[in-house]
Amino acid sequence: MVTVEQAEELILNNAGDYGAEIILFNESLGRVLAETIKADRDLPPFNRVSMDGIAIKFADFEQGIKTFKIIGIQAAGDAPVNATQPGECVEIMTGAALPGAVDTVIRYEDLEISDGKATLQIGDIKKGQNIHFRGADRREGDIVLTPGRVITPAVISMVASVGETELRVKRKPRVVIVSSGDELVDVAAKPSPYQIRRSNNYMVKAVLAGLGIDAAMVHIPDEPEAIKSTLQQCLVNFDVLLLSGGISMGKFDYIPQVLKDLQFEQIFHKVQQRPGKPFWFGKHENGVVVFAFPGNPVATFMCTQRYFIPWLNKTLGAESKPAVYAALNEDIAFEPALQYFLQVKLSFGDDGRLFATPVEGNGSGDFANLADTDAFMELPLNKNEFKKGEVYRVWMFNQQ
Ligand SMILES: Nc1nc2c(c(=O)[nH]1)N[C@H]1C(S)=C(S)[C@@H](COP(=O)(O)OP(=O)(O)OC[C@H]3O[C@@H](n4cnc5c(N)ncnc54)[C@H](O)[C@@H]3O)O[C@H]1N2
Ligand code: MOO
Repeated sequence: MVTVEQAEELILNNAGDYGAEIILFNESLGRVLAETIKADRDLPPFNRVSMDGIAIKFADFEQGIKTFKIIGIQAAGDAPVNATQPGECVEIMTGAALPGAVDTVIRYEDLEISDGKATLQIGDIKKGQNIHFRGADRREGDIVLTPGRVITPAVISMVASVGETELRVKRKPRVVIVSSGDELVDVAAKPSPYQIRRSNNYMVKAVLAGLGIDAAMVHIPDEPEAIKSTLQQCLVNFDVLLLSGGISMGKFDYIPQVLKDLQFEQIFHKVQQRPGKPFWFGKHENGVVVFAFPGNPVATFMCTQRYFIPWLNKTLGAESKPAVYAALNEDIAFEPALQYFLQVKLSFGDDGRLFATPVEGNGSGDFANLADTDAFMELPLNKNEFKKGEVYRVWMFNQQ
């Protein structure tokens, strides 16, 4: 049996690399950038007017001129309308390129305009005000995005503004979610009194959908030959197998043996944790990675969050996000020598601190409790008593 830290390290050491592909920039949300993007021109590319009003020469103002003759009007996108003579101004709109002769912009709110003249209503004017200067944000040739950036709406806007219509992004692994167990029926079916509906696989599929992965799903009966032939097929068609169930001590828990028969290398079986102790992880010589999660719904879910998502982030080379910590809101005792992943509800205190209130359900079969919680709090292995106010790492979910 390995510890949580050892399991994490072994999993991350087996991160994959599925190469890169070129896609349309506006279909890249959530993907991981696999190239460097540079500014193709200065940002902004010209001295950009940032308020609607008039543009003047500051020297005129310094010489006491308060009323300016409007010699033209310039919209955003227009070629500059120059006001070269003393006392002249140009009416100018936000987004316009400031003409060369003028250097200061006064807002309409600070003017009175009549008979083709604009008169200042304020006395406090600074040279260069209301102008977003060329190159103030980035210079032509500057690196604006580096590989590993997760593509967010703001990144898409950056990419659009530098004229990149296509992006090179990391290719995602092909994932199949495999559920097993003869007690499990389809969602639409009517279960017998001793059966239940399949739900873990839909839960994992939803987690993956949130990560931009459209996983396939298969269900296998508790029958070694059927398990073997299905997994053999999966081995050909997928990069990652996410299994749920059939890996513990039960008479019908055939999966570890079948994986062995199919020449998968067992990297570990069993982690010193609750939930999720029977977790099996391994790899085939052809590179296919298997996460065989314990079937209890909370165990499958916790292992997906705690192990699969970090594996995926490392595989895609995604920049790491800061870990989140919260303060326990109640005392908790946990006796077994296992690392406990406590289900908690998160809230913010008046001072902005994050608090975690335990919502202990009926163990790892209680998926109803999961819907009412926000995170797993990872309590350290070397303690049994956890006091209100102590701060521990949380793994958040249910954030949408
Ligand atoms: N003698 C022992 N028994 C068990 C141990 C142990 O150490 N010694 N570990 C327990 C723990 S902890 C867990 S977790 C489970 C894991 O067992 P399996 O991975 O073999 O899972 P199953 O037995 O197939 O299923 C467990 C439970 O979850 C339900 N399940 C499974 N798949 C789904 C699904 N897709 N959707 C909804 N529910 C699912 C299944 O019906 C069972 O109720 O073993 C303990 N036993
Ligand atoms: O892993 Mo089991 O989830 O402790 O029930």
